[in-house]
Amino acid sequence: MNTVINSASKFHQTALLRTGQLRIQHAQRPLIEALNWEVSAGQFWCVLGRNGAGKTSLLNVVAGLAQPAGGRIHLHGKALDAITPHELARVRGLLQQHQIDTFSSSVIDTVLAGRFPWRDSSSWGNNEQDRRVALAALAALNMQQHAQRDVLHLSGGERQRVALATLLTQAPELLLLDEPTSHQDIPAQMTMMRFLRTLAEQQGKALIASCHDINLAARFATHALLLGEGECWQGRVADVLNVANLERVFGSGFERVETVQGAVYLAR
Ligand SMILES: Nc1ncnc2c1ncn2[C@@H]1O[C@H](COP(=O)(O)OP(=O)(O)OP(=O)(O)O)[C@@H](O)[C@H]1O
Repeated sequence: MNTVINSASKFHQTALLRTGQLRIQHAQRPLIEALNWEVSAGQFWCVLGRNGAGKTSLLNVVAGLAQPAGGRIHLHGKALDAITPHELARVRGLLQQHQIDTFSSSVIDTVLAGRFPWRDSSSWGNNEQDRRVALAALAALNMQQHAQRDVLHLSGGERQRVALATLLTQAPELLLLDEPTSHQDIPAQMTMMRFLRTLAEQQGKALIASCHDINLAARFATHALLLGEGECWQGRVADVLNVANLERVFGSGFERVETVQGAVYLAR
């Protein structure tokens, strides 16, 4: 089943990302089948599903870093495989689940790497405008005071925020985020999700984040894609996240509790 309940964005009527009959599989095991999906500017999608459901695989395929088993992916109406890597880097960016650093680098130099798609010469990293963009990204994530530190010495949560600052510095229209809150403590998770929502609502970015926290998704995302076994549900969060769908996807009981912050879902 592939239930579509999309709402128009206030930013663009046409989809930034469109998939048609998208199929993803690994070693003959189908993960996603016949996914018809549209993501527009101003939308913040959370992708939810059990471990191994295919969330990371989907992000990698949409990013153009892995091949689908079938179907079509278009960005701004153009087939993904017809877009040059340079052009692609200006349209979409990926925050990976894990950051692996193998040598020392300052935080500011690491974040400046995000400017690479926008530079046309070997002066990369020396431009004052680039530094301003990188420092603003660090400030947005409350990391500006760490600009001169070595990335090898950061905590997991700090390193994840530096990676997001690098993505903000890259400034793509579509941000693909693989578990962006996985290393954040509870207050930092709230700050992060609120910030991501702001990117969609106020800057017109399109965001797709894989997420294990149903309640963070329910509270901050505008849309959800729920990946089940051979079926998925998609649409506005309020239409997709409900006890029946969650029980079907996760295979355990859920209770919906109304709070002043909205509905929360408790696993039983
Ligand atoms: N390169 C690969 N080769 C073979 N199988 C793979 C490969 N990458 C992922 N898989 C398998 O595909 C399935 C989906 O993996 P994926 O990482 O996309 O799931 P996920 O939903 O992101 O999981 P999690 O919630 O645990 O992060 C898993 O069973 C995984 O073992």
